[in-house]
Amino acid sequence: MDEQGVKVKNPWHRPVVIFLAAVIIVGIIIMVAISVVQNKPLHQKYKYGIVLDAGSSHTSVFIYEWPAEKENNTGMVRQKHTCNVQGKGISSYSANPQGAGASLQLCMEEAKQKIPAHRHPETPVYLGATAGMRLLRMENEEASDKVLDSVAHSLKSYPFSYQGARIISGQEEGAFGWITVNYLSKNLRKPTGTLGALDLGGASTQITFVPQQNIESYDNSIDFRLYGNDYHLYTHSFLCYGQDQALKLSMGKKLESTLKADETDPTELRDPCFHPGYNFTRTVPNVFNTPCMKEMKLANETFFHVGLGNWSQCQQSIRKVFNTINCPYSRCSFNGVFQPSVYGDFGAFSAFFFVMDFLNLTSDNLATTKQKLAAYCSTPWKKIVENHPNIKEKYLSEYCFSATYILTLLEDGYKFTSNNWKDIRFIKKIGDSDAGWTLGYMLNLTNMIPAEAPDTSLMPYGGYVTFMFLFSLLILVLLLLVYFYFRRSTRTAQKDII
Ligand SMILES: Nc1ncnc2c1ncn2[C@@H]1O[C@H](COP(=O)(O)OP(=O)(O)O)[C@@H](O)[C@H]1O
Ligand SMILES: [Ca+2]
Repeated sequence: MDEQGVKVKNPWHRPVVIFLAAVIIVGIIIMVAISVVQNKPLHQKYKYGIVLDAGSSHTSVFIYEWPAEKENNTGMVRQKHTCNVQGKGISSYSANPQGAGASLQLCMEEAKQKIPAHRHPETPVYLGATAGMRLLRMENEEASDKVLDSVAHSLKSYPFSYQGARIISGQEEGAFGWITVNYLSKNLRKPTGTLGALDLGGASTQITFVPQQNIESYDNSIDFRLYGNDYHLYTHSFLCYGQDQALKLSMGKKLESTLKADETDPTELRDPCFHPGYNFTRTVPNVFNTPCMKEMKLANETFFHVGLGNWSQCQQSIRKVFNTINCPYSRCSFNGVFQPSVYGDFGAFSAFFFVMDFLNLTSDNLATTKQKLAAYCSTPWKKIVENHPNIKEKYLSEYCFSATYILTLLEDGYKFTSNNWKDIRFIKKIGDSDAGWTLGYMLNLTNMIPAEAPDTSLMPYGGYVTFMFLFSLLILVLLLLVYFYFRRSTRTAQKDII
């Protein structure tokens, strides 16, 4: 054989091999490019924010954290830690304002431990006071200013970035509660519906939702643009209609009517909202020490608060604190306040949750809820105490009243019915974070919810992983094909040589 006459075919010159090689190279370039875009922030660094919720009954400190590079992405902020300040709310320090600031010390020291020291100077700290301080400001503005000065002075002594201590308005409290629950439920960047917010405190209560009807009163309307979507919210805060103030309103009315019936000062207040066998000596000023009611002068300083345990009579007595006669609009909730029909699902948190959860009433229909509550209210006080030895007696004695108040507020006040009762979800947390106004307040003040939608990752994480896996598989298959093709070509060539 003439060796020179044999030509060994170079497999690299075949068009199919050139094509395969090109596909592999392009594939590798695409994979590298996607990895770079997807994993831009390789090291997760966290930032922190602190909000103090100075409520009428107590103060809580919330610490939030979020990945530094993703602060404008919805759902990235989570609650890292909470601390309950010992003692009562800051409005109870009106006679001793210094005590208000001092009461925050333990929780603020805890915040120093929980947040890495190098982040302290850039960590914002905000204090928002709610209805307890609104009432104190109505009663005695100088005292409320002193209490705020005292907490401000205390907060400035920590290494964080102090951003202010103020009384927030009822509209802010409602709107920020709505932002919190919708941020945590990840409703804000989707076209799906939003969740209404129901917050029950000790001194005020808020209702906030996106209505279907026109909002007839300017005071009840709030507009937001979040992540490129416009929201038109209805909100109202009822001062004096938190559960503690509502109890005072209701007892005040009962004292008044007993006085009218007897014409002598009542020595006994027979109360259907408390358990049979409950008997507690109370002072008259303790009922009327609130700007929510006109003071009633009684000669007797004390009276016996005696329980009857009758749910339907209790509801009758509670209805008297809602004025449903005058309504200057097409429709009202109560006290002449405009309210469109409730619409959509609602998250009911704070005392709505504490009370309904304690009584196991969070998942029944309205009729069953009423039956169960009637049975609970008629249970003798002695038995209630025996069954719950570890619950604070003040809370325990008031659950019958509070739950009856909640049902009356929701049904007679806000006009929920047995049909849409199931749309109310009694919630404490969503994920790791408490439902309440504090998270929404911080998101707003740190500009963490932009009006327009921010840039997103190229694709969601799940999609990214699947894409990378399938692409790698494809490249592997191509490589194998090339390999076998090579082997065959080389063998054929060798055979040709032989
Ligand atoms: N475990 C509990 N059981 C019942 N009620 C509770 C519990 N924990 C807190 N509360 C009540 O929740 C309410 C919280 O209100 P708060 O935020 O202090 O007032 P406001 O929001 O009106 O300023 C208070 O009435 C408090 O007594
Ligand atoms: Ca509150």
